[in-house]
Amino acid sequence: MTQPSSARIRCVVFNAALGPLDYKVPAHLDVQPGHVVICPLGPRQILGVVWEADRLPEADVPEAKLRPILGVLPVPPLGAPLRRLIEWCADYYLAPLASVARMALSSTAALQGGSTVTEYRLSGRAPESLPKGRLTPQRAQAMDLLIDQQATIRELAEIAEVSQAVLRGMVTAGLLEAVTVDADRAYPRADPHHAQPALSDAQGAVAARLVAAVKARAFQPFLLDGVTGSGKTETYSEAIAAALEEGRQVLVLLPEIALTQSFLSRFEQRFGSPPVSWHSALKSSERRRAWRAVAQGRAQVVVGARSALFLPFANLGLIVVDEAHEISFKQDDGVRYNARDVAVMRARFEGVPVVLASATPALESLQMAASGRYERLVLPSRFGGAQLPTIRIVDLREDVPERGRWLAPSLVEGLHERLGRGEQSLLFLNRRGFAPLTLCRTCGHRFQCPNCSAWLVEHRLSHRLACHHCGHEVPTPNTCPECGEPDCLVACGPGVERIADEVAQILPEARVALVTSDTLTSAAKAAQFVEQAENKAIDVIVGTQLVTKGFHFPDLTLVGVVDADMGLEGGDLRAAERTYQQVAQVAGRAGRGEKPGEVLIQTRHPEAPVIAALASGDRDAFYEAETEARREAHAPPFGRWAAIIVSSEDEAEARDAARAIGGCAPRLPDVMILGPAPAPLSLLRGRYRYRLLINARRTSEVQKVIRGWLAPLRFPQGVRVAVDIDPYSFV
Ligand SMILES: Nc1ncnc2c1ncn2[C@@H]1O[C@H](COP(=O)(O)OP(=O)(O)OP(=O)(O)O)[C@@H](O)[C@H]1O
Ligand SMILES: [Zn+2]
Repeated sequence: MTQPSSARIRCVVFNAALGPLDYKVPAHLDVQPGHVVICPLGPRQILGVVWEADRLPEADVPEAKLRPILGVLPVPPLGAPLRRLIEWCADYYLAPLASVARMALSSTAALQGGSTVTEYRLSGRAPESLPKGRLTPQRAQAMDLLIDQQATIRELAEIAEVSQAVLRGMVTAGLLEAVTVDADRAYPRADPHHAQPALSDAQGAVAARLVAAVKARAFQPFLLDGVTGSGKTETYSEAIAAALEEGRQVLVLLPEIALTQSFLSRFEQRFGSPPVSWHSALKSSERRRAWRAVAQGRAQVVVGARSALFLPFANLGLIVVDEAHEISFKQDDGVRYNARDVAVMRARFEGVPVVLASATPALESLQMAASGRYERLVLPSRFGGAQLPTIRIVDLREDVPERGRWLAPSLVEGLHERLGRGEQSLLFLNRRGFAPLTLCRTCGHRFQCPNCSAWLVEHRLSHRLACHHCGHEVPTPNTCPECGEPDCLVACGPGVERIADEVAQILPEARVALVTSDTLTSAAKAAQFVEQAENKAIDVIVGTQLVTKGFHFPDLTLVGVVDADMGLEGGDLRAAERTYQQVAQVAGRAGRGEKPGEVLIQTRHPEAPVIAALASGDRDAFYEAETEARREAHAPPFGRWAAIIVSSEDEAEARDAARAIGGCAPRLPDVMILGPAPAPLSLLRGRYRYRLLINARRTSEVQKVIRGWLAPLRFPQGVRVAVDIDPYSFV
């Protein structure tokens, strides 16, 4: 008998340079779209996902030349809604289908089948008991750094900062022991009724609407627009409870791992057990366990970073995007997508509601609500009668800080008062390190990154100068590398470390906590900070944007914004909006308990519209003015932006490629093309960068235009051309 023609399948294989490939299915295998299969490719093997053939371009290989697939991996097939999402992302963000599909198969361990994983930990045997007795320095270091750790050899090697070979040697020597872990052990069940709070009337009304949408099992986007401290979490938790009761899964996206910790404990209080978390710092066994539990429908609620959007949920019933305005939902390398927008698309393909929660929604989201495409739900006041804080502008031109200091006398007085009353204060400055620029007093030499067009930032705690773009670091020198003069380096401008120093001088008795991504480096440290702040073991918090959102400390009554003008400098499209959001969010940390809060905003431009709007609390007026400005500029959401970034290690090569692209730019009435020009960050990680900006009318098919424009062009090997649709970063 001849094989039926259905035995021919089309696969998206995991090589971004290859298009879809056709294979045949051996008679003993049953293969459906979504199955992950092993495909032969020349002498090698490659993974692929089986796709509906008619949705992909033809691969015209004659039947007789087809090679059979080698096997089907023991995981459930990727569902049709996820396949449609992958197609949509590839199409919208101009990314190879293979690159997007790969994001859905983000745990290689999960694909392997088998039910156990081998991990290693210190065996507890003392090295002296071993035949050879003494430890090499590397083994000694591993013995130190691996206390209380258990993971694969590869992960332990990273933690211990030694090679895998060293650790394998330690296994043989009996210093490390193998532990067999059940890879699919169940997660504790969440109980929708565990500790259901009594909701306020406003919360109740919003929750009822969300619960109804969950039960309706249909696509419905919501904008949950509630002031800081209004209890958005409590409210959408009712929708989560409803989904759990219906036996369906929930995905909650958070913008930062640092926020996850406090979310996990709140969730546990509400539902009796923690949700499943998903982020880049998970161990491979944890990833595997989570991925499989999601795919098999056993994971009830997943809280994660943006990559969780591509998990293969078996039975999704609800998506929540908390702090939905956050720009960290935008991914700026690899597949450049916006997780907020992709979340809405996933909900659409899955046919479920999606909740975008924020106290300071993005203008794009407000506009979607205004046009009726999103349903807007409002929580207008804080929970439990707490008042929004009063806001005062500190004009730095009149209320001048002492020489060499950054805090104005009125803010200093506020800090004194709070400390006297046993209340907490928070100082916000969105700049890590001690000082953003270091120069030599004698010769004027400025410390610059060798790989990037950026200054090195001094980190005094770690005695280093660091580039915040590429991670390049050098120990802070004692002498100027240019003129050789000793002790001549001057720190210019403030970072949070410098503000913390200043607080220590002003209030020597205060307990100061520095909160940045340099200090909250792990979930444990984040948890420790939250605990200390809650137990009032901290008087003054000095932090970057990491402390602006999510935290709830009832005794925090003063917030000082050290430099409200910083975000407005160099102003891109969203500078004013971003400043508004950051300041409003950090202001929202004040007075969340019974005691009223006060916010002092330091500025040199009290007349700037965004500062005036913050002072008067007139959010609507601010958004209206911004909306009009965007409309005039044909900026999102009224027009579209896209960027083409051309880079190479060779400057001339990058420039020539950018010019070649510019030279064949399409001329269309509804598309305007700017550039090419050197990017503001013209050197990044050793690559020279040029960019073109595309501003298009809402109605134009900008992706199609760019695709047609770039497709015929060929560039030298070293040139990279990246397209950023709806860019957030203009550097
Ligand atoms: N119905 C309720 N019953 C008891 N406590 C509540 C209720 N609603 C809110 N709260 C409490 O009020 C505080 C503020 O709520 P929550 O943190 O959810 O606000 P939010 O809207 O997410 O604020 P933000 O946007 O500032 O993060 C929390 O401590 C929360 O536990
Ligand atoms: Zn750099």
